[in-house]
Amino acid sequence: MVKRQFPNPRDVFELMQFKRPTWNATDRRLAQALTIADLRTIAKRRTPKAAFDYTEGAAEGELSLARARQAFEDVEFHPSILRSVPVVDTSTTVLDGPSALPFGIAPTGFTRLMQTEGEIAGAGAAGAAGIPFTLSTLGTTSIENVKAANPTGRNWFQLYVMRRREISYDLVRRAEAAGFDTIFFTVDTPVAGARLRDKRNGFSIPPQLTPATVINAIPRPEWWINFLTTPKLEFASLSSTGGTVGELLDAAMDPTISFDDLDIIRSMWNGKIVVKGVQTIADARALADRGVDGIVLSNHGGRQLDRAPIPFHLLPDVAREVGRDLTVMIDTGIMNGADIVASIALGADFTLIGRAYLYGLMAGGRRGVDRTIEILRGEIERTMKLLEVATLDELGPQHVTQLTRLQPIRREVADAAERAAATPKPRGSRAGASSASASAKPAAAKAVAAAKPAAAKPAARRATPKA
Ligand SMILES: Cc1cc2nc3c(=O)[nH]c(=O)nc-3n(C[C@H](O)[C@H](O)[C@H](O)COP(=O)(O)O)c2cc1C
Repeated sequence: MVKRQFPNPRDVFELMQFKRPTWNATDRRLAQALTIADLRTIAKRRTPKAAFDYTEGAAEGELSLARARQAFEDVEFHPSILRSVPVVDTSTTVLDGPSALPFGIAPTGFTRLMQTEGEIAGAGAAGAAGIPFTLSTLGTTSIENVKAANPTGRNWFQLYVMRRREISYDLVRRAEAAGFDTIFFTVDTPVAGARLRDKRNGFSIPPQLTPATVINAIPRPEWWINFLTTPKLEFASLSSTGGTVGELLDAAMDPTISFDDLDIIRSMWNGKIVVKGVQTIADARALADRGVDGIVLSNHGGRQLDRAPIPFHLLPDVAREVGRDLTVMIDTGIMNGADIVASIALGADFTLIGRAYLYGLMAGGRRGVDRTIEILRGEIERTMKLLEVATLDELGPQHVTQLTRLQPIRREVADAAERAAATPKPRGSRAGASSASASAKPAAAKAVAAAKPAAAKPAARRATPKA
């Protein structure tokens, strides 16, 4: 029998500690977002479909992006215990400059489409948080205005080398004059990927009003008011004459760009140069041998070649191969601070966020980007504390296993090849081979060939310890 009593008014009063209400609707919305996925939900509600899909979408079947995210989800962490870690230090040095966190904002084109504050919000938030901001060649804010929005922080410039080379060279000169310290030379865009969502939505630049867009606009008045009452939405460095971003890219990009173009840009630029969009170990090696300062393992957020290599899977091998020679960065699929911690543990020096930043921007402009950074910072700090590491340098491959759901199936093939090799061949098989065993031979040979890189894998998981 439970003993009951009259409620004590003082106890009841103590329970009624209501929080002071947040009157600003944007702040209230953002405070409720606990993850980047929550910011995405808000962003989707507030942004017209064509703009949201342009941001969120990837190429073709969007497999590259889905796989990249899956690879981050397939991380198993191995925490240490009893290490006494009351505080963690998330700061790092990247390309000879400071960053308060191990990530920066990736270059994104047409950013004011997502929310009218665009790059000004991104650069301002990055500056306030002490992390670098990267402006795209296809940005909607000029190099000089980004500098004004982030006057004391680090600004990086992403370069597309276009058919009309002089346009690109002029941008390099302006970035240098404005004090940007690094150029990101993007190399995964010889032509545009097939962004099918844009085609299906009839999305064009500048955006056109159709009956469907008008209907879609009704529940999203703020976006439209912003769009119609702020300076015209256009590329800051390029002129466009209608069509999708893909069509514009195809018109502007030059599929014949080569290592020679890289050398020309290097000869014009006194700052650091990073090649963005590296997707093989061989290319990483070639770039290290050429003396570039850094690379970004990236498949452009899945927006170019679909079924491209998963950057997070490439990371340990690339870090081992070139980690001592240049700065290794990674992007594509980062949605959580734990993804960033795992990347650093497996040998990345730095990471970039694309959509995570844009979801924040769409959810609440500048304050939304601040919230993105705050969420990721909290996740990084918490993950480090739970792993019991006090600094990023202490993170290492011992903290992470990449689970194998999305690994190449090479290992099984290799096992089959080893078994086949271990089985004694029947006497006289060469002369009297049946058609079945004859056809098995090339298969076994292929399997052995495939087994070679796989055999190096376990060692490859151990990323290069940073000097
Ligand atoms: C809307 C959008 C526009 C982008 N525009 C560019 C660009 O102009 N230049 C570039 O090098 N990368 C561009 N990217 C790729 C990003 O720099 C980055 O590689 C990618 O977003 C990382 O993947 P994540 O979005 O999953 O973080 C763009 C990405 C998005 C989502």
